[in-house]
Parts: sequence; C-alpha cells; structure tokens
Amino acid sequence: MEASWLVSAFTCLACLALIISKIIQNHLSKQKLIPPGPKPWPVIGNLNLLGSIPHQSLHLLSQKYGELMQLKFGSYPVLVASSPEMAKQFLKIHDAVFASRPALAAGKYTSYNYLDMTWAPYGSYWRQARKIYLTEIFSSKRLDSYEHIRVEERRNFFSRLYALSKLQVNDCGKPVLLREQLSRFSLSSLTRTVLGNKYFSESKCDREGSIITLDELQELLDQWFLLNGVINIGDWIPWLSFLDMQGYVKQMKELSKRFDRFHEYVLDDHKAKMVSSGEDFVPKDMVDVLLQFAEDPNLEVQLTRDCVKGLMQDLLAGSTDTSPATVEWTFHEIIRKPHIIEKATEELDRVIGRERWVEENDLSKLPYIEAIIKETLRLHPLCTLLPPHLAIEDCNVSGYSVSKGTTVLVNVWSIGRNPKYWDAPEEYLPERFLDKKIDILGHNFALLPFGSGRRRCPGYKLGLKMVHSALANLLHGFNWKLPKNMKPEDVSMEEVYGLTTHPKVPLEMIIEPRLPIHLY
Ligand code: HEM
Repeated sequence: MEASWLVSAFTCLACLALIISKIIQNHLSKQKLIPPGPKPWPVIGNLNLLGSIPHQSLHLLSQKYGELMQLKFGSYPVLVASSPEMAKQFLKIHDAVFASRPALAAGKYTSYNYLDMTWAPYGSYWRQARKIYLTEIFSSKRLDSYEHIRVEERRNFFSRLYALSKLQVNDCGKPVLLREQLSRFSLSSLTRTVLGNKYFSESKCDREGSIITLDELQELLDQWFLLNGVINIGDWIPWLSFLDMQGYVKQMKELSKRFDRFHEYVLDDHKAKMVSSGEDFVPKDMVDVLLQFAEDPNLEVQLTRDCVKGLMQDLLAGSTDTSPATVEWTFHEIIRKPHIIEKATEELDRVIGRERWVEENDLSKLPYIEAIIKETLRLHPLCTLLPPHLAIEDCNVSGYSVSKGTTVLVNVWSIGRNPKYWDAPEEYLPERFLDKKIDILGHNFALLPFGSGRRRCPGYKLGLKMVHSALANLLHGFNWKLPKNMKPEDVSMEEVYGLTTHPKVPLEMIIEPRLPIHLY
C-alpha cells in the first residue's frame, strides 16, 4: 500500500516536472536571441570601426549579420537597427521605452549638462521643452511671422552671388565655393530668427556691436556637430574616462567655454531689452519666447539661465547646419546630371516665369523640386545614424528581449538604400517620388530624414522651408557649371561623419545669372 502510494507520488512529481520544463522550454523558444555582430568583437575593434564612417561600416556588417545586430561598446550593449521594420519597432511600437538618450560626455560638456533638447533624457524637462518648441516656437503662425527675414536674407544671398558671377566673367574671378555662400546665408537668416539679430560681424575689422565673427561662429557650430558625433572611449569604458585618451572631453570643455561667452552676451542683451520694455514686452524672436517662459512661476520645471542657453544653442545648431548641408548634397548630385537641372528649370520657368523669384507659397506648385529634395534626403540623410536612443526599461522587441540601458542606433542611411524598398537604390532618381506620395516626416519607415516618434525633429517645418526656397531659387536665378578643369566624375561624394554628415570636399562652381538684371 505504502509502496504504491510512493510510486503514484513519484509519478505525479515526474509529470509536474515534465510540465514545468515544457513551459520553460516553450517560453525560451519564444524568446529569440538578438543576433550578435561579428565575433570575437573586441571593444577597441568596435571603436575603431566607428571612428571611420560608422553608418557605412555598420551597413556592411548588417548585410552579413542582419537587420538587428547586437554589438558591445566597452561595457554597454548597443543595438543597430538597419531595416524599416526594425526602425518601426523602436520608433513607433515601443517609442516610449526608447525615447531617452544615453548620458554621453557630449551632452554633459557641450550642452549644459543635458539641458538642451537633443541630449535631455526622456522626462518632464524634455517634455516641457518639446511642448514649448512645438506650440510656441515652431507654430505655423510664428514661422510665418519670420518670413520677411528669410525673404530679405535670400535677396542678399542672391545679390552676393550675382556680384561673384560678374567677377567670373572673362575668367577673372574664382569659382564660387557653394558651402561658404550657403553657410553665410543660413547663419544670417537663422541668427536673426532665433536671436533677433545677427550678433556676428563679417570680419575682425568691423567688430562693432558683436563679440564674434561669422567665421568664428561657423567654426563653433561645426565643432559642436563634430564633437557630438564622436565615439568617445570614456563614454563606453567609464573607468578609462579620466584619461580622456582621444582628448575629446578637453575639446568639448573648451568649446563650451567659447560658446557660453557668446550665449551670455546674447542673453544679457535680451534681458536688458526685456527690462526696458517692462509691461509692454512682446517676444520678437525665439530667445524672447524662451525668456518669457523662464519668468513663468507656474512651469512644471523652472527654466534656469542654463536651460535657456541650452535650448537656444539647440535652435541655433539645429537650424544653421542642416539646411545648407542638404542643399550642398543636392548640388553634389545634380551637377553630375544636367538632365535633372534642365527638368527643374523647365518647371520653374513654366510655373514661376522669369520675371520674379520663387516665394514660399509657390513651393507646393513645384513637385519636381520637391522630388529632388526627397531624393537627396533618401541618399544623404543629415543624421545618417539617428542620435542614439536609450531603453529606459526592459522590453520585448519583435520577440527579442532588450534590456534596460541598451543603446539603439537606427541606421537611416542604410534604410534609405534598402533594395527591398527602393528600386535601383544607389541611383539618384528624383522621378521615383513623382508617381507616388512618399512621406518624409516619419510615417514611412523606409525614409526617415527627420526621425520618427517622440524624438522626431521638432524643426522640420523651418528646415524644409529653408531647403526648398533656397534650392528652387538657386536653380531659378543661376545657371550652374563645373569649372573647366573638372569633369562630373571628379565631383567627390566622400563624407565627413559627425552628428550630421557633410560632403568632405566643398564644391566649386561657375555661375551665370538667368533672370533679368533688375531682380538681383
Ligand atoms: C533639413 C533640415 C533638418 C533635418 C534633416 C533634421 C533632422 C533631424 C533628425 C534626424 C533628428 C533626430 C531625431 C531622433 O533622434 O530620432 C533631429 C532632431 C532635432 N532637430 Fe532637426 N533637422 C532639421 C532641421 C532642424 C531645425 C531647423 C531645427 C531647429 C531650429 C532642428 C532642431 C532639432 C532638435 C532640437 C532636435 C532634437 C529633438 C529631440 O531630441 O527631442 N532641426 N533633427
């Protein structure tokens, strides 16, 4: 009797163990393992790889290891998403989990200890800043109220180009350096929009009323983008951070001091005007709007002086770098394909005519120009890798378990060249955007020039206005040619990687006015 009781108890236990092991097995088989990157994958190997052209190296690796790949940077797991499906998982389906940023040295030292929007962790400060940007700073009404600045600065830009074109007649002048001219135009328009005034002088000789020259301000911004895109060893191997082996932290601190001097000057000037206006103060520029919020005692998170400086720097950096680089990339492509320029100018002549410039409200009537811009943003997205996203909790992504603290890099450059989504992906063909309406604002995950979801670029409306109107007018107002000694195949398509990716070799061109002289 006792023996049979023992046998049945034993059988029951064995069955239970079998059932439990089946459940565990079942669970484990549902949890896929994230495909690892190449093995062995030494830390320094990673860092070297990313020191070259990261999005290109990661693109090659993902072709071998898959659309989601796990790497290890020092002590930290890093996931690389290289397909529209995977981008959608991180930026839409699990957006709230991955909407933070890792605490890198760049955010600490160049962005007022994460007080700008780009590096702020997901939380109440970032949410509040984002709301101010979207409802106040980038509202359509406010952007329209700055249109006169964009028009005036465009006219100045084209007059300067006209003068340069006259110098080129009889081969006396030098070819135009497009980058230099675009940067000057962009800095002039956007400092006036963001700061209300240019605050820079054209050269060291006429410094009156400014503490910085155009070239110095441009250099600060270029440095900011470069240092915000570097792979700093101390970020990934914290016990080595005190050595600052690459010297990046030292450069970040120096940059921050120089930038801060400029920000202090601009803020003091704004504060003084605010005080003297008293009750009658009406915000005129974006910094005024931020200062007005800083005075509001009911804000959930008070805006300190450092917050205002961080957000102001964001606006200046975000606006001045992106638009000119997009126009520059466009010229690198179309100057090698004259039939595209012909088609664009045919559209401009037909819709606008040769008696006036293109205005912002004409842009929706220029589908070919729009297609050219979309094609540039597909092949040359400014953020080739989106700024890193960070998991704030454990999450199951498409069957893979991703742990809290994982950094996610979305390879937008690779996604824009995915043959599953794009015919002849390596070819520059604006026509592909003519037959179909393809969204570029984050709803189509095969094309993400502005990112998507909570962290999507808040300045896209202003960015697109600047790019469209500059490109349309540059093609409308001038004929563009390469210098005599240069062939289309000599145009360099090499890249310089940073938080944004630019052409390495600036383009030099010969220009010729297309419109009647009185328009310049
Ligand atoms: C052609 C023009 C532009 C392009 C292609 C562009 C692209 C981007 C991209 C890809 C991101 C990252 C999204 C992510 O992390 O997932 C971003 C973020 C951002 N952009 Fe832009 N941008 C442009 C213009 C502008 C302008 C004009 C401004 C401001 C005046 C601006 C301000 C910002 C800011 C503040 C962020 C950080 C948002 C956050 O982290 O929450 N951008 N942009």
